[in-house]
Amino acid sequence: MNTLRPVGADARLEIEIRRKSFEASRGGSIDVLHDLDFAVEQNEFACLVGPSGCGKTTTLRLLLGLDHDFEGRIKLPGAGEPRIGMVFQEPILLPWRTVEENVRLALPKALQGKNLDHLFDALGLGKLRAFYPGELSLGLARRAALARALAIEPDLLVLDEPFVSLDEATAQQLRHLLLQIWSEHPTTVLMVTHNVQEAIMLADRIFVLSPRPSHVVGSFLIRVPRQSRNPQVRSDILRSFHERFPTQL
Ligand SMILES: Nc1ncnc2c1ncn2[C@@H]1O[C@H](COP(=O)(O)OP(=O)(O)OP(=O)(O)O)[C@@H](O)[C@H]1O
Repeated sequence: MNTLRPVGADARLEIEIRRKSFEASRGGSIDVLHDLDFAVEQNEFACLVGPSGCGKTTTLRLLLGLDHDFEGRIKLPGAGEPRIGMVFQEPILLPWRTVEENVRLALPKALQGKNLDHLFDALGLGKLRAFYPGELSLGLARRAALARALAIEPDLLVLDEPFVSLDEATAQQLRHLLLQIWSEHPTTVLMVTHNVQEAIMLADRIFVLSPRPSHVVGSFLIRVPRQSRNPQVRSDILRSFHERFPTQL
């Protein structure tokens, strides 16, 4: 039995997964998540890190309602029908629609006709609104996917490795763009990443997961304001992260 229910507008995201398993191809079942509990405060930027295959994407799929087969409870932020923006590793844009059409198709009724100039400009997509996804590099397609996720003014932004397999300069540029837009319009963010340095640049809090069956080993709060996280400060934070979680990743 599971429940997936939205609560009041100022609520936080609460994940309490008692058990999630998959049927193994050779019979029996594989326990992936076991007593996985954490909460993300309203407008907090949280990252989820953990060993490969521990169940990070599975956790996101459960909270997005893409998989209902689990024991536990997930409380989403936002009132009524919460708006959830999501960006996956694959940008998943409709190839026969322009960038702007892809973004507009995602808009809820209340935001139809919204002026998107500022968002497109902020993401460097101003001149590419009429382009088709096939005409974009991976970096630009990721920008379009971010635009689509942010345009809906989400109560919750869910990101699954959105900067993976980009060259470092492009990834860094996108991280800065995301932070800039998020600081103008803060929302609750849960992002999966393999990259602890990326998490240290972006997050208020990092949740560290154990190997399968996965639970939260600990949460790492970063109190230093983002604008003060220069390379030296980030490397100090990274050192204390590794001191606290020496074997997890
Ligand atoms: N539909 C499925 N059927 C069976 N097993 C699955 C299914 N989806 C995921 N798994 C298994 O569940 C485990 C967790 O997968 P998941 O993709 O959530 O891990 P992850 O932490 O996101 O991995 P990575 O860091 O490598 O992206 C893996 O062992 C995976 O093989």
